[in-house]
Amino acid sequence: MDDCSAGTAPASRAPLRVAAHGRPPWPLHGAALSRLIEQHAQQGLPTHTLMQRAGASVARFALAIAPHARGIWVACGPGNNGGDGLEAAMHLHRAGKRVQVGLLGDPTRLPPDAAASLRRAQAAGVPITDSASPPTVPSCHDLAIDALLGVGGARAPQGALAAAVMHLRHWPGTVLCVDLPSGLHPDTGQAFEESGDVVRGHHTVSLLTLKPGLFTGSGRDHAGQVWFDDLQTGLREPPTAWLFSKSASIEPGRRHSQHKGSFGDVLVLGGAAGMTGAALLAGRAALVAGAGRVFVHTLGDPAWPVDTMTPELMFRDAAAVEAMNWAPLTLVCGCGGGTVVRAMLPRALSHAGRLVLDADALNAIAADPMLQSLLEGRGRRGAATILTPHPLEAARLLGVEEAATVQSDRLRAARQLADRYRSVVVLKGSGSVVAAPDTVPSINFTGNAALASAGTGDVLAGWMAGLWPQGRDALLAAQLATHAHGAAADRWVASHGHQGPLPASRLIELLAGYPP
Ligand SMILES: NC(=O)C1=CN([C@@H]2O[C@H](COP(=O)(O)OP(=O)(O)OC[C@H]3O[C@@H](n4cnc5c(N)ncnc54)[C@H](OP(=O)(O)O)[C@@H]3O)[C@@H](O)[C@H]2O)[C@@H](O)CC1
Ligand SMILES: [K+]
Repeated sequence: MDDCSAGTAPASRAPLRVAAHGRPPWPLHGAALSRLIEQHAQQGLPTHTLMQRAGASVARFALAIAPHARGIWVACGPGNNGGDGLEAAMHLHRAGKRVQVGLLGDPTRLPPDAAASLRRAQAAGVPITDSASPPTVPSCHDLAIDALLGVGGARAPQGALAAAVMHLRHWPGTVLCVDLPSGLHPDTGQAFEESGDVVRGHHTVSLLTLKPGLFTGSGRDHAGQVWFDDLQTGLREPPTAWLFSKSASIEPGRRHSQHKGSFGDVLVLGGAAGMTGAALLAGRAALVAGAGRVFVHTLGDPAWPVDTMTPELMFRDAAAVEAMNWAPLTLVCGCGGGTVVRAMLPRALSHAGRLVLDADALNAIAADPMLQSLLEGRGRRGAATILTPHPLEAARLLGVEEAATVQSDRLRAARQLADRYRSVVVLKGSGSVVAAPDTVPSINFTGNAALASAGTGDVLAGWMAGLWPQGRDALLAAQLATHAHGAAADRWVASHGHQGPLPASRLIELLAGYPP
């Protein structure tokens, strides 16, 4: 009979669940900084302590998520990630589990910490093979631990490592990744090569530091729920990026004595012929975000007179818009503006107080060096701009051919855009990156595939423009808007139980209920 006991966990603090609400932003550290932190931590501790803590933490967590697991396969690689796996295997074996280790590395060439963990596991009697395949006994297929590669992953897994990754991808039970899903680049959240395989975990316990690649690119699809254990080091180093998390203290709230003039005027310029809805979505979102007044100028012919669904929106024709003073306004430019929106851009870039540029406006700027120099000059004059490109628009703005170039390192691309155009940048996609000049970027942690739906970008631009003049700077407005936009989609998925497309107008209704 298999042993079905829950076992006992070695003493250790439980990893923290990484969540998007209720605490200050989480610091994220790329591979180079993680190694530096590891070196500092090692200096203050007896030899092998850190890996012992890492392995104990993983084992304890494994017992918590799979208390009744009978068989556990631990796939260990040739470095210290494998050492963490060996250490965890020893604890799980001692807890009475049927553990099988597959060690895919030359045991004589393991780094010293991993070699020590191998000796400890062997001494405890853990069964260890060099097979890339899990045991054939089905009762051993409850839990798999991926300890193949961590921050030392340097290229796409091949040979035996690639075979083990495939077994983990087809694992019928729960998969727990140690530090990172093997095959995932810790800094970018992408596979090392386009065709490179990456483990898909249900959970990832990130050790010592949280890595940016867990939260952007394809990281979210591979890591599952992320947990963090600092291994009781409490070390602080300036981060590579922040994981934005919304704490209540950063929302100013409304004072009793404020009036609609306190909350700013927004002007939406968009909605070319056949695209009126995009401008309406942006205008409605700006209203729901709390803007004092929202004006809309649709660029189609004839101009839109009224939105009977949202009579609060004030429509202005070309002459009226021409006569307005744009300096105190927050302009949203793009939103279905087609090629006609280009004519609005020289004045918007020169005179708008606050400016959100989306979609067609970004494409027009990418194609026109004169508009680019106006945008750059705007930043140098201290006028605030938020750019909200998706990866292809970002590629065009950076003058590179393909969205894949942007996706290969989203943090770098967002920083480059922010520095070049002296603007706040929201690079949309899984794990939207929010960057500003000379500032550590942040990654947004809310949202899901339900947002891959027509018009949700217009809603984001409008919502951002509505939030911005209410006592927030451009960076905070961009961070809060991106967070709220994703959180609304998360509520939608939670209530529907699937990630079917979220209609943009429904998204506005969900945002109206924000904060949750
Ligand atoms: N030391 C400690 O106390 C602590 C360590 N910790 C843990 O250590 C992990 C980092 O360990 P690590 O630096 O040894 O890197 P790791 O990811 O195990 O792999 C490196 C090895 O893999 C190899 N390799 C790379 N790619 C490959 C490929 N595609 N296919 C085949 N081989 C490939 C690479 O070979 P090379 O590139 O040198 O030829 C090298 O041999 C970290 O993520 C965390 O889990 C933490 O728990 C804190 C305590
Ligand atoms: K791993």
